[in-house]
Amino acid sequence: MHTNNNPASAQAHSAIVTLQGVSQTFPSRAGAPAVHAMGPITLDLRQGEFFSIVGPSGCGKSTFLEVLAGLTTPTGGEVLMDGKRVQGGIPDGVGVVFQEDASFPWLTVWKNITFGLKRNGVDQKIIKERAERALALTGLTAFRDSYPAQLSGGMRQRVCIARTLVMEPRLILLDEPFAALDQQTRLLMGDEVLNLWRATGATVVLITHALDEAAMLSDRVGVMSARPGRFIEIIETGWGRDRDSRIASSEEFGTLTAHLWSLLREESIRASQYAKAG
Ligand SMILES: Nc1ncnc2c1ncn2[C@@H]1O[C@H](COP(=O)(O)OP(=O)(O)OP(=O)(O)O)[C@@H](O)[C@H]1O
Repeated sequence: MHTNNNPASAQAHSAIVTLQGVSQTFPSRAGAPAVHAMGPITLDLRQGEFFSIVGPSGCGKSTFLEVLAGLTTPTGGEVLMDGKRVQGGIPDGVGVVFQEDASFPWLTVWKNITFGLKRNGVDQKIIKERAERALALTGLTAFRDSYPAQLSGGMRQRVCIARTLVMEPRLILLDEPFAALDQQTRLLMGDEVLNLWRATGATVVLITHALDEAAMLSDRVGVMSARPGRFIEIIETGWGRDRDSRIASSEEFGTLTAHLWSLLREESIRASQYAKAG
């Protein structure tokens, strides 16, 4: 475990995304004061890394992801992907999976997965190849003709992941995708996400409330402060690429999760004091 309080010092690695002084303030509404939700944040996301974000409730994690995805234009600073400014919508090469099950209930698994490619006019042969691969990677091959209502919550989340994978993103943004799942399913899904990460070579950014999930999955864990969210520490886990959920029984894992909790505990207390103060 290695901590780094200066995120900008990660320059030896090539960056897929660079955030320069990015912050977000939501304007006041109906007499309420403006909300400084996040930042300023300066950070390089490295090509091919698995980066998780933990932080107290309401600290600006989802806002961070929305800004990264180009869904919200930051009120300060800028986000660059491959050196180009991200704004006005999800850039090519970026896939987003949200917490809610966003599968289309009226479409089969196959049609859910191929929907985006068809809409983009991708060649039938390529659609078939990519969808078959995404089905295999997410373990859904036998369920291609099922409707979401016939699947468990974990499988429906896999449909959403498969739907993102067929677009062949280089950057995958996951906003608490396993929050609604039970603990065992979450651990298994964690292993699956690691497999996907290895198989695709994509850069993954994951928001999670579960410290064990962040500790197990990540190359780096960014710990956010109470609102306005900034990274108070970025921790290199030092796990190899071949890691899986069995790492959770190691001593280093215990040390890492304890460290994460010691950082988060104080921030969570501060966040709950803000909440009480309104
Ligand atoms: N569109 C908006 N307008 C006004 N305030 C907003 C808006 N979106 C978010 N906020 C506020 O910004 C702050 C950060 O919200 P955000 O959802 O990013 O936090 P979070 O860390 O993802 O929260 P949680 O852990 O509870 O999911 C919160 O105080 C929230 O109420």
